[in-house]
Amino acid sequence: MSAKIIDGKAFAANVRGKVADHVAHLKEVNGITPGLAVVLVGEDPASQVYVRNKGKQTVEVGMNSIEHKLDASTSEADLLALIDQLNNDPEVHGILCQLPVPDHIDADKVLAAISPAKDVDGFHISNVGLLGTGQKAMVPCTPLGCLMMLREEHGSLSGLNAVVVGRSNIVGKPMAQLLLRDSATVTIAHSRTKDIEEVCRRADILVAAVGRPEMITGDWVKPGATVIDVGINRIPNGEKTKLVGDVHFDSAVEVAGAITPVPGGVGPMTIACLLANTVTACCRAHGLEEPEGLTA
Ligand SMILES: Nc1nc(=O)c2c([nH]1)NC[C@@H]1CN(c3ccc(C(=O)N[C@@H](CCC(=O)O)C(=O)O)cc3)C=[N+]21
Repeated sequence: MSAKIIDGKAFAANVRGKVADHVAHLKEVNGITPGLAVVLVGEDPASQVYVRNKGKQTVEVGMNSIEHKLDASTSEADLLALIDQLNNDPEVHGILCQLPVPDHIDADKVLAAISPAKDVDGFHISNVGLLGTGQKAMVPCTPLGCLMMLREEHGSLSGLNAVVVGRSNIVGKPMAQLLLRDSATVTIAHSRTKDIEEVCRRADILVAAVGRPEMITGDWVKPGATVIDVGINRIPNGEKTKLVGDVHFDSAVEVAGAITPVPGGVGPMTIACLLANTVTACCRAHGLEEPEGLTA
């Protein structure tokens, strides 16, 4: 039996529709247009593609997109000054500084400089702490998108065995927090985990976020499990290249109950959740009711 393939593109379009509805409502009733500022330092080609997509989709849902493209040689002080300016701009409700930043800039310092209320990435330590203690936080976009798909697939996650492979600050750790908050039994597996295949085979929910192309094969998957593939890896394919996840799709699809593809799975949901977080931040900034179904 072949798994159900979770259509992240369609799911993301649905989320963007809800965001657009709420944006229209904010404009009509409150005269407010949410604004998202994206800061890109340097010319990394993959980053440029993401930033362009983000800007395009921001405008499509009716929000203002403010883009700042800075030279790779921009000093840390100049970047921090820009963030300060955006923090103090009432038209800007969300700020995202695209990672990675060049080596001469301390990413932790940059993340700490973004006002927690405008931190639509959810990377500021205040938001990390709020999430970890079960309080109202800005939640990182990729784990939020994964959670939305899992809730749709399972309804309740209560009591399910969830294994997150990968312990990054931007995906693995916040994903584990969200699953725990939904009462799953959560294991974080990583490069030092003993018998990692065996650990994965116990998972009703398997989230792969390691950044290693096709590492997780079908024999690591419990029959019927839901597999969420966060990986986006570009690998050689003959003369060209192709995108693959951290999961070996062709073998996993034969075992899983449901699985996200790459591309077309988690990636589109990440951007949709960024838009959702921007609306949420805007509503919180103005003391207005938050949109339903767009937050954790
Ligand atoms: N501060 C910060 N926040 C981020 O959220 C952030 C970041 N920095 N740096 C880079 C990564 C990467 N990222 C992606 C988002 C969407 C797709 C996406 O939509 N991918 C499509 C197509 C990919 C393609 O064709 O190249 C898909 O998976 O179907 C991919 C990657 C957000 N990131």
